[in-house]
Formats: sequence, structure tokens, C-alpha cells
Amino acid sequence: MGLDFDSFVLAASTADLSTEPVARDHADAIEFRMDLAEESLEALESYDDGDGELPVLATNRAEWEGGEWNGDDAARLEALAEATRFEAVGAIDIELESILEGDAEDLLETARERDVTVVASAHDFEGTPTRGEMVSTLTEAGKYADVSKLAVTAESHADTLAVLAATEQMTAHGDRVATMAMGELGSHTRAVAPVYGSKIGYAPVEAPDATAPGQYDLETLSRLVSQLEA
Ligand SMILES: O=C1C[C@@](O)(C(=O)O)C[C@@H](O)[C@@H]1O
Repeated sequence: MGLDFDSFVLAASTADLSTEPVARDHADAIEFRMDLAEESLEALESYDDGDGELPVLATNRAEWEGGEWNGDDAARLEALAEATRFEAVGAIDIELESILEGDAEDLLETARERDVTVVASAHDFEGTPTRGEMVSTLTEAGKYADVSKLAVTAESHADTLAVLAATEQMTAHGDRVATMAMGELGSHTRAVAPVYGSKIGYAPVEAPDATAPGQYDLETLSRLVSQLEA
């Protein structure tokens, strides 16, 4: 089943699919961080065979993009392709860099054939590019994917405003984007970016299991987003 991101999707980010029943109360989907999990394909199989209800966005983040997969990159993308076989997997996240390098062509095709939504992502762990640069990156990602995602690191309030402005610009143009500023200064953008059109939020079920700096826990982000939406 393709996961559509027509409206905001709150994803519980986890390395452990057995947390899904707890996440269900607040999340619309699970972001399964395959790179942080052991035996990730086996875990997806049990999820499919069990009573998992939330659709899965599968991510297999490379070490060079802030994740923990430090093995062969072709094998990393292959595991992601394997993940699309499972009924529960409605979307996959592919690094924009892999796409631009030409490494993800087969994976993109497999996802299309299996009606799995593609999120193309880029991360900046050092800082926040200008609004124009962020718009370019998101536009580039949108050429290959259903959703363009950009996570940057805020070092000032001006950075957080630039992220929100880029989000608004892309959304007004009819593009589907997911944006957030990482780091403590950026936390509030996780709650506010959806107001400007961001379509995916990420939060750990429990705060200590955060998958990126500055994340709110799931219950908190769910509350903040729905209050701002009201
Ligand atoms: O890319 C993203 C966004 C993220 O980095 C965040 O900042 O919430 C969290 C990751 O789990 C996810 O894959």
C-alpha cells in the first residue's frame, strides 16, 4: 500500500517495530530505521505477519548521511529494495545523494513497480543553507520522489525562519515537502513547519530514543502539531 502524504503524517521513528502498539495512539506511521535495527528484514516480516497496524516508512540511513549503516552502500540500497516487498511498507526514504550519484535507479524503479511512495532526503548536520539553496535542493529531490525532505541544523532564529520560508515557498508552488531544523534551536520548527505545509514529522516514542538532535517525543509533537492545526 502506498503511503500518501497529502496531509501531515506523524511518523514514530524507531529501530524496534515492537513499539508500534504504543506509537499507535499518536502516530500515523512508523519510520523504521533499518540502519539502527538488527535483522531489519526479519523484523519487517514479523510485523507483516503480526498485528502491526501503522504503515511503515522504511529508512536505511548511510553513515555518510548521519545514519549507522557503515557497510557496503549497494547492499544498503538492496536491503531497502527488499523492504518494499512487505505489505506494511508504504514508503521508503532514499538519500538524494544516492539518487544523484546514479546508485538508486533500480531502487526507484522497484518502488514504482510496487506502488511504494518515495521520500528523497537531504541532511545538513553543520548548518542551514540559504533559503534559495534549500529551495533548490528540495526542487531537485522532487524531480525523483513523491516527497522531498530536508533536515538542516539551526544555529540561529534566522535559520529557522529560512527553513519555514523555504517550506512555505515549495508548498505554495504545489510541491510536497518535509522539512525540519535539527538541534535545540530548531525544535519548534518540528511543530511549526506543518503549518507552512511540511508533510512529515518524526519523533521517538520515548525521548531518549531520539533519532535526530532536537526531536520532541511522540506524544509532545502530536499534541503541539494538533494544537497549532486547530
Ligand atoms: O531524516 C530524518 C529526519 C530526522 O533526521 C529528523 O530530524 O527528525 C529523523 C530521522 O529518523 C529521519 O530519517
